[in-house]
Amino acid sequence: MISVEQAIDIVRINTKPIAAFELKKVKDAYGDILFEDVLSPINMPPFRQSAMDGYALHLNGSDSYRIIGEVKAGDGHHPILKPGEAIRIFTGAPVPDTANALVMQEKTAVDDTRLKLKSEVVQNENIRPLGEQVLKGQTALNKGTHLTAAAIAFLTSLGITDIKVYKKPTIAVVVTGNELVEAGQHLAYGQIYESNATMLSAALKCLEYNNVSIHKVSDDYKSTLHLLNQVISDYDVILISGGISVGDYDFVEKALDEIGVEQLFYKVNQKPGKPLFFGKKESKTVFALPGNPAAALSCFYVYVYPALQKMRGHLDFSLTKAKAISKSNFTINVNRAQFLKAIYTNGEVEILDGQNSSMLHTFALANALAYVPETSGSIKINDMVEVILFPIN
Ligand SMILES: Nc1nc2c(c(=O)[nH]1)N[C@H]1C(S)=C(S)[C@@H](COP(=O)(O)OP(=O)(O)OC[C@H]3O[C@@H](n4cnc5c(N)ncnc54)[C@H](O)[C@@H]3O)O[C@H]1N2
Ligand code: MOO
Repeated sequence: MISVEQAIDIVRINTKPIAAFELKKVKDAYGDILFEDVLSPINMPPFRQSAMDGYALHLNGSDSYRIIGEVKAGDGHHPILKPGEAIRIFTGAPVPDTANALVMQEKTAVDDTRLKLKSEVVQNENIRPLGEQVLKGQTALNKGTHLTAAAIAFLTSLGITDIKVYKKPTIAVVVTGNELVEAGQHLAYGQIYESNATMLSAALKCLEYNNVSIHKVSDDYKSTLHLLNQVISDYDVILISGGISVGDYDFVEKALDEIGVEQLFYKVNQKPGKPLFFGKKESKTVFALPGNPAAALSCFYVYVYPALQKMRGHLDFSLTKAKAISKSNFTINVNRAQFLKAIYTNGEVEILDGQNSSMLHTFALANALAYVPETSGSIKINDMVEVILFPIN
């Protein structure tokens, strides 16, 4: 059985950004990823710009200047200042080329057209140089940039309206199990409410996948084979839940093999999530997650999330980790790496009671997984522990 570290490496090596783009309006591209470098069509700022309300000066070494005019934001005129002359100017206004300093009004005294400096003025201070942020033709944002509110605003400030962004991979979720009943329906003895499809769709919604296709299949080989064949031909990424262990009614591995999905790993030395499967068929990526809900979500965070982020073109697809001091004792008596549902606050971590791989309750209270490698033993209060912060909430 491979280790967690090997499994993470195998996922990373076998996923790559999707080679397809779509054209988007910048204003509609929040959360998307740039498919190519974007060059600036203008200098930003497009002119030397005042950063203060005050006076622009043509320095002459003295503290006294003659005020010859005014420029406010939006003005298009361009007064010429001789040494010893000043103009009234306002924040955002274009600074004439002949002005080489700008003083804020609080540091001046004015008597009619005469300006007196109350303190020393440094050359070019309070003047934003032409193209200070980016010059025309330079790269404004690199391929792989995540389009946050700031990135969208920056592109818009350059006058850019249309961009190429990575297409998102299409995703199908398949849940398996005879026992599964939809919430809201009557629960007969032996049945449970289906929650993994809802959980994975919610997690995917956080990653802006709003059109995930959900499928359900009973524990029957032929139906499993048929459905998996269909979704593998129709979608880029297939997330399967359940039916991946070794029971007589676990058909997922056999069906994937029959369909020709190359098994890149099956079973990881971890708790929860031991029977995790990862495979590929040409460009299609398949994760078979354990049916136990907390195991499925743990595997989603640790393996599926980074893979999806990488496929979507994100440059940084790693998980956010921190070191924390344990506030709990926790006995580990199996030789498997552990992902423990935990609450991380300000450098400390509380490992929750109830780590069973079916326990969504504990997961719902947690905000992190404490990671204990397979070589470490039990955890004692004040031990330093690595935590993985939930990438989405
Ligand atoms: N003999 C062995 N038995 C098991 C092993 C093993 O190594 N040898 N591994 C155990 C581990 S660890 C796990 S994890 C589970 C994984 O089993 P499956 O992935 O085949 O999942 P199922 O058996 O289908 O379901 C497990 C559990 O989860 C519930 N479930 C399934 N799907 C859903 C859903 N969509 N929503 C809510 N709950 C779901 C299901 O009812 C079961 O209770 O195997 C162990 N067995
Ligand atoms: O690998 Mo399982 O998730 O421990 O029950």
